[in-house]
Amino acid sequence: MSEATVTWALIPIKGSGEGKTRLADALSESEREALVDAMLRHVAAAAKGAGRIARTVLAGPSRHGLDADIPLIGDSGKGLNAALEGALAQIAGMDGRPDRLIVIAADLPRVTALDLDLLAEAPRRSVAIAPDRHGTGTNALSLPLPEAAGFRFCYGTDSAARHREEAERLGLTVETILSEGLEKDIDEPCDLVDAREVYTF
Ligand SMILES: Nc1nc2c(ncn2[C@@H]2O[C@H](COP(=O)(O)OP(=O)(O)OP(=O)(O)O)[C@@H](O)[C@H]2O)c(=O)[nH]1
Ligand SMILES: O=C(O)[C@H](O)COP(=O)(O)O
Repeated sequence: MSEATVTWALIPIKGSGEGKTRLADALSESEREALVDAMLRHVAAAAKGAGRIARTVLAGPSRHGLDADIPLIGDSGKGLNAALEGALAQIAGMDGRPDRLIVIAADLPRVTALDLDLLAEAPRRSVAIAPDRHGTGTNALSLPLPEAAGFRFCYGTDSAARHREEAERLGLTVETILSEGLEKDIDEPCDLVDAREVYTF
């Protein structure tokens, strides 16, 4: 029988009032902030509800009113990839570090605990990638530790393909996880229809 894997979730989030700028033409500033906070609460609740996730950690400049039982790792202010690299280094270096870390975008209003458990169940030497609805962006990444401690995050254009290459560079196999909850991030005004799960317009 294999040993049980300890999995943590890591949710990156921009500072209050800084997120979802591409929705500025569709929502007022206060509506945008309310949506960002509602989506973050939803994703954090899904992570807490996932049977295979032992702990949830936030990476960013502020906790957006989330419970104090979710630790906050600060952000260097140098963008998403730098923020995640810093958080990964900190987590991978901890005593009692997890065996797997799932990085989840905070803008997934339809994600479920079961979706996150699927990411947690990736085989030992495997990186699991959940692409966005276009198949090009990355909405979640499941990294084995310590094997992926040196993972270089490649958020930006074509990040799903670039994250696959990064996993291969580290000699790890790649699994693609497809589910409605993981695919539907909220980037553009046309995506807002999928946000009704957590926010009423
Ligand atoms: N800590 C941290 N999180 C970030 C940073 N940039 C993006 N994120 C988070 O990463 C996730 C994916 O980012 P995007 O989907 O591009 O969201 P966004 O940056 O709020 O959206 P736009 O402003 O419209 O580009 C969201 O949870 C963001 O809050 C950053 O510099 N630091
Ligand atoms: O690489 C990505 O997936 C983006 O940087 C973050 O995703 P977005 O398409 O949700 O902004």
